[in-house]
Parts: sequence; C-alpha cells; structure tokens
Amino acid sequence: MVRFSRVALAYPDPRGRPGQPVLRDLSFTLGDGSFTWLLGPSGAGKTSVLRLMHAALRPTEGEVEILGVRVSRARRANLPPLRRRIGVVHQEFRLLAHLSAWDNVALPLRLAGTAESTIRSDVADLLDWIGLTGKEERRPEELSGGEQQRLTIARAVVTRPALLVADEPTSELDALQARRTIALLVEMNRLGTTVVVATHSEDLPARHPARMLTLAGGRMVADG
Ligand SMILES: Nc1ncnc2c1ncn2[C@@H]1O[C@H](COP(=O)(O)OP(=O)(O)OP(=O)(O)O)[C@@H](O)[C@H]1O
Repeated sequence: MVRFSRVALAYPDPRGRPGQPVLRDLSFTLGDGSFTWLLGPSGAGKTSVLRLMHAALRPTEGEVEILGVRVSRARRANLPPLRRRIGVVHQEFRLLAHLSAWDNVALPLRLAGTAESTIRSDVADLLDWIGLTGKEERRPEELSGGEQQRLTIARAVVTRPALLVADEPTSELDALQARRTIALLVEMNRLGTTVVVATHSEDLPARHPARMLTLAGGRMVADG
C-alpha cells in the first residue's frame, strides 16, 4: 500500500533553507496490486511525488507510508531495505556507464543474492522482451536513447518489485515500443506489482484505463 496523508514537500533553497512548497496537502491511498496514472503538466510535481514514493525524499509535512513503512518517521537504516522492494524507472535513466546492458539489468539481482542460473534466464528473457537480444555486451553510451530507456525499465522490473514507479517511461520510444513497454508494466501489475506511472501524455492512459491522479501546481486536482 502507498498512503500519503496531508503531504507537503519543499526543496531547500541554495542557502539550505526550506523553499516554497512544490507539493501541498496531498492525501491519497493506492491499494496493493493497483495501477495508477499520475498526470499533470510539466512542473506539476509528478517526479517529486515519485521521489517520495521510492523513499528518495521524506516529506516536509504530513506522512508517507510505503509498503508498511512510515517513511516520514523511519530510521535511516530502514530505508535501504524498503528501497530494494521498489523498482524505479528514472526520467534520466541513471544506467551505470561502465557496465554492459546485461550487467546493468543483472545488477539488482546480484545485489539481492539471486542464484546465477536464475539471473541468466531472467535477464535473457527480459532483454528479449525489450528487443535488446544481440546487444547484451554494449555499454549504455553505445545504445540509442530508446534502447537505454527500455534497459532502465528492464532493470526496474527484473527483481519483480512489490512497487514499481516509472517516470515518463515511454518518452524516448516509438509507438510500437511504447505499447510493448506499457504491456510489460500491465503484465507486472497482473502478477501483483503495484504500479504508478507518471506521464504528461494523454495517449497512455487511453491505452490502459486505470485510476488517474492529476496534479497541477503541486496539488491534486482530480482523482478518478
Ligand atoms: N531538486 C529540486 N530542487 C528544487 N526544486 C525542484 C527540484 N526538483 C524539482 N523542483 C521543482 O519542483 C516543482 C515540481 O517539479 P517536478 O519535477 O516534480 O514536476 P513534474 O511534474 O515531474 O515535471 P516534468 O513533467 O517536467 O518532469 C517544479 O517547480 C520544479 O522546479
């Protein structure tokens, strides 16, 4: 479950003092196994909400509870184990530049101590699904923007996380690849993962109707 209660977030200003809030008075609950679109124009606060959801930040006010952990009050030591249960597709990819495509996807499984034989088959299956078979040994800079984006999605889902948060996961993809990516997220959801996808595109929610939370100016303006 993901629960926001009266959440506000302010980033520090250049002097380290709290700036103006970029999120205000946000309250909602996402049930286990739900699929949610997070919508709103550029600057509305979608990425900031996702950062709270993967415990990269704590709220300035209010309470955020993720997978049973109250992030607002949790001890620092409890956050890394929580983050390992969450798959994140970052808008700016954040692939490891010195690792091959294969090793980027395998890394979360290696960190989790997964058996090498399982890693071999799971990584191969996912690279096949995202159309990167034959490019396993390439480093991220040797891949196109769309290929890198598909790699970040594979890396985020390979551990079958309890919660998956994806920030504009199809921004670099053509129509076919975007459809395949959404199909992968929907399949993950069908298998039990709670999925949240931020986008300013109206096409994606039309393809997979689900709950839509709409932000504007850091506030929730629609939920339906
Ligand atoms: N690290 C930061 N420090 C200070 N302000 C920030 C930071 N990150 C985001 N902001 C501000 O917070 C507000 C919300 O930004 P956010 O990135 O969450 O919006 P968004 O809806 O994801 O936008 P986009 O669709 O363009 O990615 C914006 O005014 C932005 O300038």
